[in-house]
Amino acid sequence: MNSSQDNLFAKPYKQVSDFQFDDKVAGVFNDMIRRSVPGYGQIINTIGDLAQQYAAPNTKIYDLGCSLGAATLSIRRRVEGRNCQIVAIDNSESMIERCNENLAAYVSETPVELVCGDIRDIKIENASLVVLNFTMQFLAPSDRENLLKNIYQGLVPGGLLVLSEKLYFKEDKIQSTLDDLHLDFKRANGYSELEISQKRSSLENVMKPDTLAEHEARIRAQGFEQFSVWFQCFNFASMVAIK
Ligand SMILES: Nc1ncnc2c1ncn2[C@@H]1O[C@H](C[S@+](CC[C@H]([NH3+])C(=O)[O-])CC(=O)[O-])[C@@H](O)[C@H]1O
Ligand SMILES: O=C(O)C(=O)Cc1ccccc1
Repeated sequence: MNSSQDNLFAKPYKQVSDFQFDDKVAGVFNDMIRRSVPGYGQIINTIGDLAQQYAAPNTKIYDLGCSLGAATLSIRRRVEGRNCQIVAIDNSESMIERCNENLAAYVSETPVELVCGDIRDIKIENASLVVLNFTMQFLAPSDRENLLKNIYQGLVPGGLLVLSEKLYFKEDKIQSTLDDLHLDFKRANGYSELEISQKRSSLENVMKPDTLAEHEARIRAQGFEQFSVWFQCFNFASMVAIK
């Protein structure tokens, strides 16, 4: 997978523009997400383990907001021989182009339908697994419930949703403590104070994290039978919900 070093926010900008998944970001994304999201590698591997457990024969698996295809690749290796189809969707053309190259680098009998489109517009059907790995946080808060409704109605009984998100905490000391731990994680991964603060401004209007309680309530309200956090490091978590 392409791995140029992320130095997009290294030089000072007079005005930092809103974060976009454009060609520049796509070109460094693998490095950016690994140095920015604690536990990302483990989450990707575990999505493969969950696919092995949940991918049912003759069903579809959706990777919504697939970026460079890391989750799709992890899933595809673990579901061979089940006549599953993976649908991987992203609305960034640059991501989709690179994702296509990444998928083509490995042989597989499991077809991947790669779609350049908006995850709010597609119909989910006959799904045994739906993955939203750090994607829902980029939707307008008002669009999140509809997306979950669409996912719930498209899952087969017993199907699994994996939802990974950056979290916000209502309790101010918890919020600042976990946020500080995340900043230390970024520093330890070589990001400067300038890179950290400029990226933060760039994300401010674009990424709106919910609290864990908001996620759980919204998921349960759709009818999901069971819900749990299976991973958390600082203010990043991954949840599972079973229909
Ligand atoms: N409405 C939308 N429709 C389609 N795609 C969208 C939309 N909004 C944002 N995206 C896409 O969602 C992805 C979010 S990154 C996912 C990482 C990946 N899941 C991974 O496991 O590596 C997470 C992050 O950058 O923190 C980007 O590629 C956007 O183009
Ligand atoms: O970098 C951050 O501060 C984040 O919150 C995570 C992230 C990772 C990659 C793209 C956008 C946000």
